[in-house]
Amino acid sequence: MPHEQKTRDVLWVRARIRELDEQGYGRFRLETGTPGWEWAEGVPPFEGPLPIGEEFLRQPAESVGNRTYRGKPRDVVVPYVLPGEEVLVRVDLRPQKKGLLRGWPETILSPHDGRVLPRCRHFGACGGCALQHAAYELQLAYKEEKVRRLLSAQGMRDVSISPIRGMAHPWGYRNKMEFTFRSDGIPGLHAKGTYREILPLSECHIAHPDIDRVREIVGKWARERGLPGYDKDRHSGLLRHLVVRKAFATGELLVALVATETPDGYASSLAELGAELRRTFPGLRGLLWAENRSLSDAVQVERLHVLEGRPYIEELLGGFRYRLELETFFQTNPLQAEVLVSTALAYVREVLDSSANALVVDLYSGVGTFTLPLARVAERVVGIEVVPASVEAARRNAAQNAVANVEFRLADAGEGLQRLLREWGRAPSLLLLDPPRAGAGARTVRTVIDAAPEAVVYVSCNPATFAEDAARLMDGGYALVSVIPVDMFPHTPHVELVALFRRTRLG
Ligand SMILES: C[S@@+](CC[C@H](N)C(=O)[O-])C[C@H]1O[C@@H](n2cnc3c(N)ncnc32)[C@H](O)[C@@H]1O
Repeated sequence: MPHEQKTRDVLWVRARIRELDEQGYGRFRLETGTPGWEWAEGVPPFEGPLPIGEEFLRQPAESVGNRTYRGKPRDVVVPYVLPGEEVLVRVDLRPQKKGLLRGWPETILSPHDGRVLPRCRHFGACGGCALQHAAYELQLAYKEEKVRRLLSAQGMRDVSISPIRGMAHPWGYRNKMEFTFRSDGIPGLHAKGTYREILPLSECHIAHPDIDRVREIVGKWARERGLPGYDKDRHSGLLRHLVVRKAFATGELLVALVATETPDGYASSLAELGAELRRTFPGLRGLLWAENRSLSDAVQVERLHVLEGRPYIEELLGGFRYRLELETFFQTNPLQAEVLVSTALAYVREVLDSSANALVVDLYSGVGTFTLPLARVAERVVGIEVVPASVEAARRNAAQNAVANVEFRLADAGEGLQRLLREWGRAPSLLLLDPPRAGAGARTVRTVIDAAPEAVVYVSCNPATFAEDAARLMDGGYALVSVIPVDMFPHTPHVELVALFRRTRLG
């Protein structure tokens, strides 16, 4: 957003926030004829780092000149506000996507009772959290309401939605972080709304404290030795990413530097880093160096060097042991992953208790987070997953945990399921699916309906696409019995859920 925004593009209005949308932004309707104010000159930058804390609550509005909004009625999207709050909003009158306007909260005139001071000093500037200004109970209520609203929008108004399962201590919950080095060697996170700017961090409260401490130690080490961070415009510099994984149950820690060269020229510096990390973290199991010369911004490994220890850590989840390498997918909030798995398993038990010889399918099985626990309650389980590395990890996890009655197939969910049904010649007793954010989609849901399992347990990380798939399942003869939202990502607008469907007729 340019600093020299024209005065006529900006209007200050008093607004009452109607609701929080799916991204956690406040919304209000700017009606034609709304009175407002404009700036005399020099409109300040539209989105700087947010002045947080009391300053944010009290900052006086310095505006002059009355002006009325003459445009057509539009929804204005405003970050860091809460429903019901009266807010002095600076509105950018240039329409954005979907005809929405963007607003910035200058002063909160009547704070919500649930407004709290954000814990993190980077809140507002960092792209990681969006809801730290709301008390945790309020965040949970918002997420529960979001699930209710999205289901209602698909015509499901009478669904039984249980209270959301939140965290007792909603901080330090992430077991993996990928920091990006700035060209001055400081590891940080992407600034809000941009992939170009990296915010130098001095704290992160959603990462496990050990991970945050590693960030500090590695940042200091890189700066003291003058090791340059990667500059993506020039495609020069050494250090690209710092990836840290922490196993909560075993305490093990894996640290990886992603860089543009081999580690050969940095042996003594790296030995010092290794020694310091070992001194600080008894759980350190591996220090890795990953070469990545590609132009892509993502963490990629062209060649992996194990500088110290081994290239993986082990974690326990649902009573099973998992091996996590640098790139292995794993649930990022391990405490709530336990809740997610046990919630799904409780549904599965409700259905399978009465059936002998249960055949179960786990669609989108990943590394087997649900497949292995399912094997405890079913005769036979087949996981279907499209990413080869995840299938490989899942097979190894099954072997390591001596789970013999599971099989993992590398296939697209819908195609793999069709093939399985042709082989089995009978309907599975139950099908569990945990698709990515895009949902399963019409074709795969049709295959699920044709497979005619007695029940479907749907684990979703996106209630909007879940609601669409749920409507399809209901059209196909399934009843949505109940939904349990689970908070996997406190302080963000994301919400997951587990739902149980039962077949009432053949679709
Ligand atoms: C939300 S994750 C579920 C992971 C799994 N439940 C676990 O915890 O390990 C979705 C998974 O679906 C996989 N996936 C994405 N598209 C797929 C497709 N078309 N067919 C099969 N698997 C797919 C992804 O690779 C990912 O592992």
